[in-house]
Amino acid sequence: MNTVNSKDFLLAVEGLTVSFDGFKAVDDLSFYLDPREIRVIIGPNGAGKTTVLDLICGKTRATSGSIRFAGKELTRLKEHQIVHAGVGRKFQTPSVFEDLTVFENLEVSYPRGHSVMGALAFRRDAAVVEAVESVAETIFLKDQLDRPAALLSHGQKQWLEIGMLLIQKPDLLMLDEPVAGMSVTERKKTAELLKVITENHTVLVIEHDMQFVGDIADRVTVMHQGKVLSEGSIEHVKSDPKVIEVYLGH
Ligand SMILES: Nc1ncnc2c1ncn2[C@@H]1O[C@H](COP(=O)(O)OP(=O)(O)OP(=O)(O)O)[C@@H](O)[C@H]1O
Repeated sequence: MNTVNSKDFLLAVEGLTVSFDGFKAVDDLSFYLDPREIRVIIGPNGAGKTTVLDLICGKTRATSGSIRFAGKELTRLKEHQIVHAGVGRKFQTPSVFEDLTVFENLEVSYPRGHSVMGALAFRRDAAVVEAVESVAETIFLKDQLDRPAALLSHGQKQWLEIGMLLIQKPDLLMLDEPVAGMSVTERKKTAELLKVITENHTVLVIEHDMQFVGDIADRVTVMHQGKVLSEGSIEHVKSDPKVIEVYLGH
């Protein structure tokens, strides 16, 4: 993995465009992430937020533009190569393995090489147990390790899925509406969790809950019709008349 100079951006998105049958869901978009910042993308429904995450993780191919991550051009890579380069993505709906315990969910996510031999040779060794326990503590599930995931609350499942990403040690974590459906207490704990995560990772979040955005964001990028409408601190974007007109005023 490339080392990032502290002056460099971890992620540089430039002129990114994707057309679906002539409709530009993302239109000449540029934004830059510093290492270990939490950036939140907000904007009205259909603004192109989820499509941006799809483009970064390789699920959707860009029509034009560039996505440079830690020195690599991601637009040319396949999804698994992007994961390997250090980009982790969590979708909106939790996709944990319901029949497995919390421990087992984290264990199966532990990176152990990509070869079949690597997978077969896998044993539950001390390094895995240590990694699972450390991540479980971070995601508030240390005392739930033996519970089947099916018995967790919705919020705990969301944390477990974040843990399943963390155990792979990505440099960039992308989270799509991580607090949707969570209680107020769970939202507060998720904000704490994200602050801890950014001690070692950069985080890109899509979120609608402005209270939560204010709690976590270093900077906010507001999207509208596939473009950046406004960008800056939460105070800056909240008082921007353009943002009030198309998003916050509704
Ligand atoms: N694969 C696709 N094919 C055609 N159109 C698409 C595709 N993916 C997204 N779109 C369109 O692109 C636009 C942007 O969608 P996107 O889901 O990125 O918006 P969003 O900002 O995430 O919205 P929301 O807040 O509702 O999730 C929408 O009009 C959507 O219908």
